[in-house]
Amino acid sequence: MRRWNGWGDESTSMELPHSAGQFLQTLIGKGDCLADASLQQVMDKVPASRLVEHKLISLDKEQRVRHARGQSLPDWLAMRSGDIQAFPDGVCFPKNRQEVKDILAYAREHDVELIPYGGGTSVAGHINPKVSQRPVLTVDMGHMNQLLDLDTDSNIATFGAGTPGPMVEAQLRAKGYTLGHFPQSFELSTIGGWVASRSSGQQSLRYGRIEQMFAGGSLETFEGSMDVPTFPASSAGPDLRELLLGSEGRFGILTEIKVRVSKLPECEEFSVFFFPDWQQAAGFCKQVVQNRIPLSMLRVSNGVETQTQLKLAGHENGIKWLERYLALRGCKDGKCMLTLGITGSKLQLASARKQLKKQLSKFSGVSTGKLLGKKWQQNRFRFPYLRDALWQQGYVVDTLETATDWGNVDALMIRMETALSQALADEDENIHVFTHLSHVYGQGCSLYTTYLYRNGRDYQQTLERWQKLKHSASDVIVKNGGTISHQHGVGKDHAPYLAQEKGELGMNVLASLCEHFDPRKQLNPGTLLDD
Ligand SMILES: Cc1cc2nc3c(=O)[nH]c(=O)nc-3n(C[C@H](O)[C@H](O)[C@H](O)COP(=O)(O)OP(=O)(O)OC[C@H]3O[C@@H](n4cnc5c(N)ncnc54)[C@H](O)[C@@H]3O)c2cc1C
Repeated sequence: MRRWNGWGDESTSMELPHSAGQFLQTLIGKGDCLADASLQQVMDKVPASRLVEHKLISLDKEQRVRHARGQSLPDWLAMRSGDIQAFPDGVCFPKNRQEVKDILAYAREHDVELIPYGGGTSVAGHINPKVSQRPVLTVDMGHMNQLLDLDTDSNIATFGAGTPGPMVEAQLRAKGYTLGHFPQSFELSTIGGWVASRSSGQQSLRYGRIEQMFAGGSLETFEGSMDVPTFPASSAGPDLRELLLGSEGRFGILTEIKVRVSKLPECEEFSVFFFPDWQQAAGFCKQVVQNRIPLSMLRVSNGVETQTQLKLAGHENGIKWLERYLALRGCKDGKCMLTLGITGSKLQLASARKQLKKQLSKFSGVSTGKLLGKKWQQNRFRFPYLRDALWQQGYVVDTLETATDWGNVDALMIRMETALSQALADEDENIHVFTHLSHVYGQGCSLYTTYLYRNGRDYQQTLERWQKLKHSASDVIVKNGGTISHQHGVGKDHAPYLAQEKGELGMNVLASLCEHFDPRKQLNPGTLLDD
């Protein structure tokens, strides 16, 4: 069963190794865990629904609690404290396109706000109802979860928009295909959510971001249905796929998604390398991607993230031996860890390895064999479970991400980390901050920064700390050549920063698109645009 107030399935959890707990205590002090509200306590706070009854709508209180918040840090604090400001008045689970149309007609007739909901894994407040005069209905797409068609001539698969990651891959793999989209939220996020929030998966280097995979699909709107056909390419004016990508539920409800899929690769391997410092590791990445060496994933942790990852690995003795070996090979304090994936035929793997070897020696990279890569592969979707383990020790963890050109990567990373490190200086609180670079492009890459801090004395203070941290880093991002989001989308949390990136005319274009599809502002108000 899915956790109602945290990440993932109740049967899965992760422990914080003793050494990692001690490490954090030294850096930011001892944490104190805050008490959690129970599901029953929160259900008792759910007000009576304002919705007119409809056969597709559930008014069940537990469903309304479970759909009230996503997975951002403020969402986490709201669920843990039980202080959830607004609940949807009901939840519906349409099973087909006609039922989605019925819901839109109902919403228009009764002046209801709709929140399209995929897996609810948003980390930017996308699916949270706002306090509103009008009733709010969450439209959970989870029952539209089937592979509807697989065109093996053109390698196009059609899915119901609510299909979650594991069902996308299982249904394709049964036929010898893969989509290759693996965000860390893979376990719960859906194909419609990926399109609506412009997601990027761990192996984007081979398979592309969702925008490269998304070939077309269907959107139901208040103004009618929009079917975007699939073409291998087209010069017929602006591409309407771009309207759906990143639409964040503001224009309508995606019902069917057509994606470009690939035959399952013959082989795939992940390996871990170390470099003496950040300059060498990031330089290696840039070189490899600009030389188009066919890899499926590249991820480089900076010195602090590398040190933290090694602590989090547990196995103190094994890590000690590894560090001794690395020191002998020139990777001492400040060393950086790189995780790399190669996917393809045996021949492609052999060729990639050969090209890599040359670059590795140029940048003083040290191989550690296959074991660490295998471990990464086994745990690739488990790391989010650590948030709970940290919470139990009184620590809060959150992440921020952006993308920028290669010439700006180092400067932006330093500015973001500095802003975060100093954000709670007035409270004398230390922040543990680290970054990795991933999703590499010829032009630049994404920067993914994690920060840990101690709970405040209560939930309110913990939230206020987050607000200071989030604002200071977001401000630095938009003023220093970064995008407000490379992969998490805008939602409500990033909406105040969007104008800086899009400009006045750009914001007006977005507002008029919303107005066109949704003149009465009934679709996910407050998300994407701060209206
Ligand atoms: C632990 C964790 C790890 C993550 N890792 C990644 C990562 O590696 N890469 C990445 O890109 N993101 C990541 N995310 C963010 C999040 O998973 C993505 O934004 C994901 O694409 C959201 O999908 P979802 O189905 O959960 O959508 P939801 O969160 O339910 O919704 C997101 C937005 O899409 C809209 N939407 C959803 N379905 C539809 C539909 N059918 N029609 C119209 N609008 C719709 C919603 O209205 C909302 O605005 C992570 C999140 C968590 C919690």
